[in-house]
Amino acid sequence: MREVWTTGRIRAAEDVVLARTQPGALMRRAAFAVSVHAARMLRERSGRVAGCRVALLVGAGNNGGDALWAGAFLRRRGVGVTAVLLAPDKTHTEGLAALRRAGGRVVTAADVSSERSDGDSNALATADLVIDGIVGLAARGGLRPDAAALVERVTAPIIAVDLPSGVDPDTGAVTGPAVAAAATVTFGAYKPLHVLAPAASRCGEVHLIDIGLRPELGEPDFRVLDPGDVAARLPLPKPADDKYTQGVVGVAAGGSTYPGAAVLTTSGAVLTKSGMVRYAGSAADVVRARWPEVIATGSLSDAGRVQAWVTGPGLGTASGARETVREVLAADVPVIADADAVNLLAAHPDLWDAREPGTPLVLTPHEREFARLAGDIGDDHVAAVVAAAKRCDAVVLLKGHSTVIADQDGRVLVHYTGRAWPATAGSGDVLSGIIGALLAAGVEPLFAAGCAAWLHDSAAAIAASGAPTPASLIAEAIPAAIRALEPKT
Ligand SMILES: NC(=O)C1=CN([C@@H]2O[C@H](COP(=O)(O)OP(=O)(O)OC[C@H]3O[C@@H](n4cnc5c(N)ncnc54)[C@H](O)[C@@H]3O)[C@@H](O)[C@H]2O)[C@@H](O)CC1
Ligand SMILES: Nc1ncnc2c1ncn2[C@@H]1O[C@H](COP(=O)(O)OP(=O)(O)O)[C@@H](O)[C@H]1O
Ligand SMILES: [K+]
Repeated sequence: MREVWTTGRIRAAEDVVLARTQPGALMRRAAFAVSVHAARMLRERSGRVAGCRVALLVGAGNNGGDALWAGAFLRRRGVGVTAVLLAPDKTHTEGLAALRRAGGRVVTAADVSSERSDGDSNALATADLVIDGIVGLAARGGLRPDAAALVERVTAPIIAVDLPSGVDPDTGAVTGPAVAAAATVTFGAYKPLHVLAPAASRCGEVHLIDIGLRPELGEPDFRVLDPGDVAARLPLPKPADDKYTQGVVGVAAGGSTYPGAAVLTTSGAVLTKSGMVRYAGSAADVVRARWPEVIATGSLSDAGRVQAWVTGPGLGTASGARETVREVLAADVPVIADADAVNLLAAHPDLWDAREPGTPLVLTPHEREFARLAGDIGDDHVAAVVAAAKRCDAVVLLKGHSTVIADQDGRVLVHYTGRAWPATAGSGDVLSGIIGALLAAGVEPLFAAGCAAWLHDSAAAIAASGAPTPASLIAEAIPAAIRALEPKT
């Protein structure tokens, strides 16, 4: 499990470690790691390290200090290094001295921005690699105009120190010009921006360097599941199981207007686990035709017992749909409410009264549905989802390029992979079926949602394998996604 801390918590841990280490030791440790990754990138891209040219973009703080020290280390390996100072009067003193001692060149941003074509002003144009030390943990808002103008002139790949400058470290928001890095070297802990869209897609590959903060960090602010976490929670049939004991999934979705939603949601449930899936609704014939193994009935009252209900996709918002959501919420089993079920809950507050207190509920809005349910999402998605989960006394999964999931206790999971194949009509229906299958099997709701987001994205990547894929094929790739995890049977 990858753990993530917000910058305030990281700064507090840094203060403790700084107090017991030699002045500058932490920075040199961080900077050395940057130089190692920079050297590796140079070798990969140009087949050599000595003789390459690196430009450093140096801001006013310690992030610039890291870049300067990294430049000094690279000089020792025969790299030609030029530092471009954005704030010459406030540049990190020891870092600058170290670079000068090592034979690095130093110019100002004004030199580079002028149209001269001497060595100094060409530092960016001739660089094989650029190190972004403009701003780190202290970043607020997009890049300031002078920094943005500098970054605009860069054509070489960029390695970001701690984070790509210009993004918000705690929310991942990108509200103005920002660096897009080929790789990021970060220190002590992953920060929210490394996994939250849109900033995460500007990081490239993120390398975490241990600078001794972990013992001081305490509980993380949120977590990212890895394949092992998902594999450990997947419900696989055991020798003593039969079709009922694994948890029966009920699907109350789709209808005569959207029969496809019924099929896609059911597909997600059928393909995620063994056991049984029931369907209740007016698309019963269509569902039966696609999945003969599903026990399909026309109405909820005939559906039989289930251990979790999935409702919402393609349900519509007419009075019949409202009654379906009401009945499902009253059924005293875990419920996953997606799409129109979210819209109905937002529009008809009385529906919440139908819910059996304490019965797990997972809500899976996209941003527009979230706005109806809980108001404008704002820049801080994690805070908004945590607040909504508390208010709704539910697990809330916000869909998007980063999936943000919170439960009523404030625990948060984030899923980010940098792929966008799931952004296709009906893929959310498949996701809700996967969540339903995991809920019915007894997986804890927060992790049912988290593992489902992971499986869904992995299935989409397998189905797509480099070309767009429709939602039905995402569902069909769920077994391959499970097999790739090699869960223990
Ligand atoms: N505290 C420590 O011991 C360590 C800190 N480290 C480095 O220190 C960094 C934090 O350093 P600082 O707190 O000095 O601050 P930063 O270096 O992050 O910020 C420096 C300055 O950038 C300017 N700035 C803010 N937003 C900007 C924007 N949008 N565009 C352009 N400029 C902007 C501000 O004037 C700010 O004071 C970390 O990110 C990390 O790189 C590492 O050396 C590891 C050790
Ligand atoms: N840009 C994106 N990158 C990655 N995944 C995305 C992106 N946009 C949407 N998704 C995912 O695709 C799915 C879309 O669900 P949803 O919006 O409910 O669509 P539909 O209602 O058509 O099924 C969700 O799992 C969501 O997280
Ligand atoms: K940076």
